[in-house]
Amino acid sequence: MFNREVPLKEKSIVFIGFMGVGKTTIGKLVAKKLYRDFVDIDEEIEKEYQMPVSQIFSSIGEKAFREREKSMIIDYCQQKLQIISVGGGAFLQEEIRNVCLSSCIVFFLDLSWESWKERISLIIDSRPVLQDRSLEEIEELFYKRQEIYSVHHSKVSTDNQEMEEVADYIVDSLKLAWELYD
Ligand SMILES: Nc1ncnc2c1ncn2[C@@H]1O[C@H](COP(=O)(O)OP(=O)(O)OP(=O)(O)O)[C@@H](O)[C@H]1O
Ligand SMILES: O=C(O)C1=C[C@@H](O)[C@@H](O)[C@H](O)C1
Ligand SMILES: [Mg+2]
Repeated sequence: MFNREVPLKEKSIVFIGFMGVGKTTIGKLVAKKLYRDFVDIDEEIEKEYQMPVSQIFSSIGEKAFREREKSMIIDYCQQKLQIISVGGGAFLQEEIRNVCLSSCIVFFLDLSWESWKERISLIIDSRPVLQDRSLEEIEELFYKRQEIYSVHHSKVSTDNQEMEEVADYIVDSLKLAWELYD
């Protein structure tokens, strides 16, 4: 599954996980610590359409958003040295899973439901997938989505961890892997 034609050190890094686990915030920190470019796919699509994701969903629809999400991720995964945070639903698409897993290093940011629940107020208004769902329905979605995140190269548990701590752990584990395998 791992394409070894590109040295590990040059491979782009992809962050996956449920909405609100910290892909954007931690991805930015890791990029800063490694002096690399950072790209957040949701933010790039928002820039392109000049509107927030929730408005993209209501105006052009989720299907069109998913198509753009796929083409953009494929483009970025073909580049080296990128730090890429994808949207929480990106791994629903098999083609995205395949391209990320074959050409990049995929980190799954894991957070328990109990911890996630405490963060809901920070994200509920800006995530269209969470709108009009009861807490029970969101919990069901949370557990259902764990299956798509189960394919990854490395899992990082973020429960009770400060963002800086998580980012430092990721950078240390990457440096170790580069030393061991390149
Ligand atoms: N380790 C952490 N501890 C406390 N708060 C955190 C942590 N990581 C992220 N947060 C906070 O949780 C919120 C959601 O984080 P973020 O936007 O990075 O999630 P995301 O995974 O990118 O979500 P989405 O998939 O919806 O884009 C932010 O307000 C962020 O500051
Ligand atoms: O989990 C999801 O389906 C989504 C997560 C966000 O990052 C955005 O990509 C969008 O709100 C959809
Ligand atoms: Mg994000």
